[in-house]
Amino acid sequence: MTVQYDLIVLGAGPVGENVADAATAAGLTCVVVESELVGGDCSFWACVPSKALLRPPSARDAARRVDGAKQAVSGPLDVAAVLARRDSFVSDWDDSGSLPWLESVGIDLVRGHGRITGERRVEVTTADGETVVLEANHAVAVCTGSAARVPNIPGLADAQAWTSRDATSVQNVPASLAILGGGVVAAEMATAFVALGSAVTVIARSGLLAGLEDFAGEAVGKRLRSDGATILGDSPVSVNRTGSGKVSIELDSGDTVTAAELLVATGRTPRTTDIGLESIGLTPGDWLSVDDSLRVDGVDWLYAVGDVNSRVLLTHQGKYQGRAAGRAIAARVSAPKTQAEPWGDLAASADHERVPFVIFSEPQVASVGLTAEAAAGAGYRTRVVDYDLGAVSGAGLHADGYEGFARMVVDEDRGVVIGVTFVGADVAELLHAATIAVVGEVPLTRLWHAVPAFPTMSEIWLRLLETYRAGE
Ligand SMILES: Cc1cc2nc3c(=O)[nH]c(=O)nc-3n(C[C@H](O)[C@H](O)[C@H](O)COP(=O)(O)OP(=O)(O)OC[C@H]3O[C@@H](n4cnc5c(N)ncnc54)[C@H](O)[C@@H]3O)c2cc1C
Ligand SMILES: NC(=O)c1ccc[n+]([C@@H]2O[C@H](COP(=O)([O-])OP(=O)(O)OC[C@H]3O[C@@H](n4cnc5c(N)ncnc54)[C@H](O)[C@@H]3O)[C@@H](O)[C@H]2O)c1
Repeated sequence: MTVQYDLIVLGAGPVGENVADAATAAGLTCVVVESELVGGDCSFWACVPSKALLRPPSARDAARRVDGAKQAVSGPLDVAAVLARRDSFVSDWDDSGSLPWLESVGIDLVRGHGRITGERRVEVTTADGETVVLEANHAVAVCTGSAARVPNIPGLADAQAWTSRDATSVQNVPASLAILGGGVVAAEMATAFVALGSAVTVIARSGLLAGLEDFAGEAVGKRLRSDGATILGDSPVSVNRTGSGKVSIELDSGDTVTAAELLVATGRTPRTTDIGLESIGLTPGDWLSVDDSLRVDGVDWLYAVGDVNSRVLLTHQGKYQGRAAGRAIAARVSAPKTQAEPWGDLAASADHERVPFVIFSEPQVASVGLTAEAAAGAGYRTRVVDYDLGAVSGAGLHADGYEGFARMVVDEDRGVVIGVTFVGADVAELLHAATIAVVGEVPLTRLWHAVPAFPTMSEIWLRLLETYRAGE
């Protein structure tokens, strides 16, 4: 039997849920197909459990930075309680809590592995081996996300190395952990496992957090080292799980790192290898290339939203794409030639140069838009304004001896901010003001009148603007 819907969504991660929600709200009938847990990687193996692991040490550190409070938190972390709290945030890897919402908004769910078998057709293989055939009246949205990319290093495939899934779902904290990679997962998981008591070695051939402002990786590296982690700039040559059960990683320097576990944090690969792309002339295993309405290039009924299109590998940005895609699909039901105008409801325009993100390391890194280097590389005529975040009264009150840094990148031709990076304890909540300034293209002359309350860390804005004006 073939079941018909206006829209079929492959993958019920945060992004698939948002595509379906937006399309359903616009009057379409919609089904989501999910092979694992409704809520996706983000809810069960990525954002949520990683932040659940990072929050207890962060809360402890916040108290320890304030005299009078620090005396109250002198003991070690209760690791079992940290893991139990993480377990509660992932509902012990049970997605039944997500189902009432789907039902309440009228989205059907088919559990199983979905594959495209032709134009607007999807076949789902259920856990008991049955096949459900779905046909879309209008569109199919691929929201299958990404998986950890394991590089081709001799011995690595047989070394039972961890990916981020193993790290975020850890039940027994290893005595030692080697981490391959120096990106976001490496920075966050190094922070978490140092706090949980592992001896951590980060093997970061390009340094920590390359591609961000240099002071971000420097500050995170400084803190990790002071907490006992080792950070190496070498490349791995081979990996071997030894007879003792430990993993040894031979480096190009000739040194060898040995640890109880190895976490591979070397980027992501699209989950498109087994979704039937070959049936419609596309290549399995490729990222899906899309326009700003998230429609796949050259296939007018196919959309690819979230990680799988590689535009931005972040939940909030994927959900934003999902809202645009769901609306675009619905709009094209009655008007197939509908264009997605830049900054309109149907386009994910902010994906270009306006993306905010937070790295929940210690210290935190919060950033939006372009770095100074990227802005110059993109041809902007820029002025870079730096300020010591620790010199702001609100920061001093927030924590004794607060150390932090802020950078604002200004497009001199338009007089607007195009990039902001904050590094310091608890800077995450400073970020949205920066995002509004960057996305809203608020002129610096008007931003001057956005008065930050005293004594908050947001006074960093006043200091950045004063510094900018002093250089005029
Ligand atoms: C360790 C880690 C921490 C992270 N932390 C953050 C963070 O703090 N903030 C942030 O913004 N981003 C974070 N990210 C990134 C974030 O997890 C992703 O950007 C987000 O999960 C992408 O959502 P998605 O819906 O595209 O994919 P996913 O969340 O991966 O969901 C895809 C869904 O599709 C399903 N699926 C796949 N193939 C099929 C198929 N053939 N049939 C049926 N179902 C299928 C999968 O089972 C899955 O449920 C983190 C990533 C990692 C690895
Ligand atoms: N807080 C957050 O928002 C958050 C947290 C975690 C992950 N994420 C998302 O997940 C994505 C994936 O994170 P990630 O850290 O896996 O990727 P990444 O792209 O941030 O970093 C990959 C790292 O692996 C290194 N690398 C790649 N190949 C290698 C090899 N063969 N040998 C040695 N090193 C190698 C790179 O030099 C780099 O340091 C990020 O792009 C980010 O968008 C977001």
